[in-house]
Amino acid sequence: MGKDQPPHPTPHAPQPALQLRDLWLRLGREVILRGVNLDVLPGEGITLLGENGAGKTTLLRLLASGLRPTRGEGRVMGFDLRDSRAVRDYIHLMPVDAGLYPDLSCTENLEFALKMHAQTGDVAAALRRVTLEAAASRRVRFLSAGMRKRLALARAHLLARPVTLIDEPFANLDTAGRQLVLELLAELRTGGVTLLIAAHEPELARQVAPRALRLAAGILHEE
Ligand SMILES: Nc1ncnc2c1ncn2[C@@H]1O[C@H](COP(=O)(O)OP(=O)(O)OP(=O)(O)O)[C@@H](O)[C@H]1O
Repeated sequence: MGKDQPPHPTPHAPQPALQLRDLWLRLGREVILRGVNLDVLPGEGITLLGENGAGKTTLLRLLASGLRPTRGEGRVMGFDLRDSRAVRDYIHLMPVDAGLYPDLSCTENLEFALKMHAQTGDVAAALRRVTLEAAASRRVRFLSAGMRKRLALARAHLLARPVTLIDEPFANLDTAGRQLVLELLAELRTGGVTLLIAAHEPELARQVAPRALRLAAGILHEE
């Protein structure tokens, strides 16, 4: 291991799943995060609340190593946030727009996600679980917004990365779809996944991610 690399976590030294220390983030002229501190234990479920524009999506992107902090420190499963390669081995971010490949079919999207993480899984069963079996070979660009959300959830559930970040899981879903989200996310937690959900529906999100945090004016508070 090179001397500039962060130490590998070992079974004898358990790491917090997520840790932020005095983390600041500026995007353009705007300061979005102002000294955020966070400690999340492995397997914990966190609901992230905040008004439109509060910075929830930005914080999720930063944790997924898609944005670099302006100042401060952050670790995911013991790895420095700036070490995006290592962080991405542990994390999955389901973005608000589902983040799917529009010209691939539902099946191909799930197969591709498994391949990217060198994982195997039952794609047909995953599609059945979110009632998309009839659309398995349909290209994502021809799916409704709710169907895309279901497909993205199937992907997050299939991958079950140790840290799973989900941006607005309940948006665009009907009542049955929202119930399905709760079931799939609860199963992830039961399997030991650390879950962070950004949502505008605290009463729903807290059923599977009971610890609530609120982002306001760039600062993260316990609810
Ligand atoms: N690439 C960017 N460059 C500059 N500013 C950005 C960029 N991305 C987001 N922002 C700004 O960051 C702030 C936080 O946006 P963000 O999307 O994180 O909020 P949010 O809490 O997820 O909101 P919502 O509930 O509406 O989804 C907003 O003021 C937004 O304009």
